[in-house]
Amino acid sequence: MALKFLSHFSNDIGIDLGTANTLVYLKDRGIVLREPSVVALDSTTRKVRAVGSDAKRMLGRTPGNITAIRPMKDGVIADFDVTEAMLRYFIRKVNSNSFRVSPRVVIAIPSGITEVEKRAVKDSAVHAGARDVITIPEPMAAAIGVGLPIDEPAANMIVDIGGGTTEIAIISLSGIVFSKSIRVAGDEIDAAIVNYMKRAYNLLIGERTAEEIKMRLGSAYPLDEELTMEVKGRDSVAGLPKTIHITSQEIREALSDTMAAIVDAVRAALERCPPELSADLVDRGFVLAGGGALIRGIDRLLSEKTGLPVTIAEDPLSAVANGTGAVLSDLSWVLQHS
Ligand SMILES: Nc1ncnc2c1ncn2[C@@H]1O[C@H](COP(=O)(O)OP(=O)(O)OP(=O)(O)O)[C@@H](O)[C@H]1O
Repeated sequence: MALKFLSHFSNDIGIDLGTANTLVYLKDRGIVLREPSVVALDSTTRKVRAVGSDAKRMLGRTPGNITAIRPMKDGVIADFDVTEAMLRYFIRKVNSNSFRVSPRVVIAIPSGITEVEKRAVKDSAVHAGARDVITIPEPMAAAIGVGLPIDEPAANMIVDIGGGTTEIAIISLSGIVFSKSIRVAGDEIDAAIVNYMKRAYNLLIGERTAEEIKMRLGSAYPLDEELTMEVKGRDSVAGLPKTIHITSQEIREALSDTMAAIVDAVRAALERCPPELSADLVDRGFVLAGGGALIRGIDRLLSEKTGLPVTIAEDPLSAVANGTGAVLSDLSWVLQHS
């Protein structure tokens, strides 16, 4: 009876602690929070001034007394204290009803992080009010979230192109057979756009503008109808505000090195795949998840370079969070791996 009572009021939480975005999944309700992993701090007192979207709006626009930072940049925890403050803020935001029991939390973390960092994430969640904390590698959560039959004795391959890292994993019988993580993903693409603008037009732009260009024009493969866009920034020579027009062709050219790095990593993973599983992939192909899967034509490029069928997840930005939600509902994956 007591157990039934507890499960009825269960407020278990799944968290995709991403370098670009944090998503929170509430058991029985689905994704209830989706915010950028950004924190604005008072530069002198280090007090948190804003978290999430409010803080992201401040990136590159802060006066001297405020710093907006991304505590998880590059797929590792660059700042433990700030990551903890951010996690606490998000957990409290979705778990505001103080009459509820402390939540059990499943957190998806980049597969490249160290044991020490993993411990730090767990501790942060406990400090933030969690009862039990279970961590799960991001690509495993993504594979579960997109509905791959990971428990079958067959190859399930996922390529998750996030903000800080691209994670590639081949999974069979609910275990990771091979995984590879490279620090080339959305942030590197944004940086390539910033560099291109400077080189080609002497135009200085911030990372938010670069991200907007990527979303509106970014492509990995020639488009049926090429696109154009107006971009504003500061002329690096004259020092004054300036407006230019750019095309999707030139942005594709600017992104070619980063795309090549992602293609190389996927090919390297395929070369390490055991032969029986390679044979499975010929028909099953692989699934793209993460925000980077939304770059136009990236599926076509990867399919052409690997000779395999490539599918884009239905909702690539939610794949990892949905995976944590599935783990919350069926803890058998955890039992097998704890
Ligand atoms: N429509 C789009 N086109 C291209 N890129 C996009 C689009 N939407 C989002 N992105 C990019 O996807 C990235 C964020 O993806 P996602 O939320 O999956 O990453 P994350 O999980 O936070 O990062 P990581 O997996 O490295 O921890 C950002 O770089 C963002 O700019």
